[in-house]
Amino acid sequence: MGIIELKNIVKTFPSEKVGEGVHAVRDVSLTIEEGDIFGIIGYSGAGKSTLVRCINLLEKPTSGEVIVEGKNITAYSEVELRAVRRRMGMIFQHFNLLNSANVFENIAAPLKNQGRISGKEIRERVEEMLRLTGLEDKARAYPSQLSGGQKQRVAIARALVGRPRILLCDEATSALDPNTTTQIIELLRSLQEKLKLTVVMITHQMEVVKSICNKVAVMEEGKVIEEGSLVEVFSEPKSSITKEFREKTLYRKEAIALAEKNKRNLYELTFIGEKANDPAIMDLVRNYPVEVSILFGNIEILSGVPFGTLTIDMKGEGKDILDAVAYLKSREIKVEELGGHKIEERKEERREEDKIWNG
Ligand SMILES: Nc1ncnc2c1ncn2[C@@H]1O[C@H](COP(=O)(O)OP(=O)(O)OP(=O)(O)O)[C@@H](O)[C@H]1O
Repeated sequence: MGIIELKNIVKTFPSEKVGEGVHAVRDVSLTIEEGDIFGIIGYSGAGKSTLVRCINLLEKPTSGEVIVEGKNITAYSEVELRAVRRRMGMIFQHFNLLNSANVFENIAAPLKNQGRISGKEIRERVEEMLRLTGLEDKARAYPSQLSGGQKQRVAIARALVGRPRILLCDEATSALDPNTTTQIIELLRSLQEKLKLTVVMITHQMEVVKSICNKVAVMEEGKVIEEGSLVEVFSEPKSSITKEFREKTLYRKEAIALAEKNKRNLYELTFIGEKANDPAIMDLVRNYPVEVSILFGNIEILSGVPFGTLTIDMKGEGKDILDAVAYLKSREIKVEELGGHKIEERKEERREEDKIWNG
């Protein structure tokens, strides 16, 4: 059982313009396991924020169940929910800090609101959070004196000072520049490890998902349309947002255009895990009468798993190229044609060649 289970969540907002209302979330079921850094990605308006706000019941689902740490919290009263929310910190795109309070006071606020915690303990816990988020020298500063990255650090410290088990992040890096985004991601990753957190991250930034998440769900029009480990989703992208990630390299686009123009045989090979270190191309040219030029290669580590792509140009007889592709597939390498001379045409050629060879 996951630490968070969403079962058939539907959220419809009443609307004067749209008679039946706005269907923000349509029948979403997800299981988030303890220790996951779970990314929920999608374009603006896909329903991500609404879905994450259903996890801590800031938004009440129209129907469906929210189960957190084994308890069905869907019908909890506000008082009961307050206790649950203490176990779930949340951070936002625009930080939501109290401008009239300094950093120390901002971080201390949730503990003060709880009551029953001594001044000494509050001080110790806030100091611990200041240290963990690298803000020791900013305790007396006010939000207006901080950069965006520092403000988000304060928000993270405030979200975690109550020692929750779950951290919900709603576009936490969307208002930050790329360098600061990297630093905040690094901080979240180290805090997740040190504090044994489960993190749910909503974002429209693929780079964020790629650099920190171990699992990902893709949302479109209120539905989850793809879900799985990072490697599963990126090795066989289905939705436009995950395909975009694969198309992003400018070089690849140019290579496709060139292949189409010149009817060349370009193939993109994807190597996952140990296969990334396989000498498959060497074996290919040794065993098949094809010429291979490597046009582009890239290797990344996605949640600890090597994920390599190689764009190659293959020259040779139609039959030999088909055999070479079959060979690569037999080595558990994913092979995708990038425009140009299509497999179907090659099959036709092969039939013609077979006729010639076999009479
Ligand atoms: N309180 C609300 N009242 C009415 N409609 C809402 C409300 N909140 C969200 N919506 C609508 O629900 C849909 C999903 O919005 P949501 O904010 O969840 O999407 P999102 O994927 O998080 O996008 P964004 O990143 O732009 O916030 C949108 O059509 C939005 O206009």
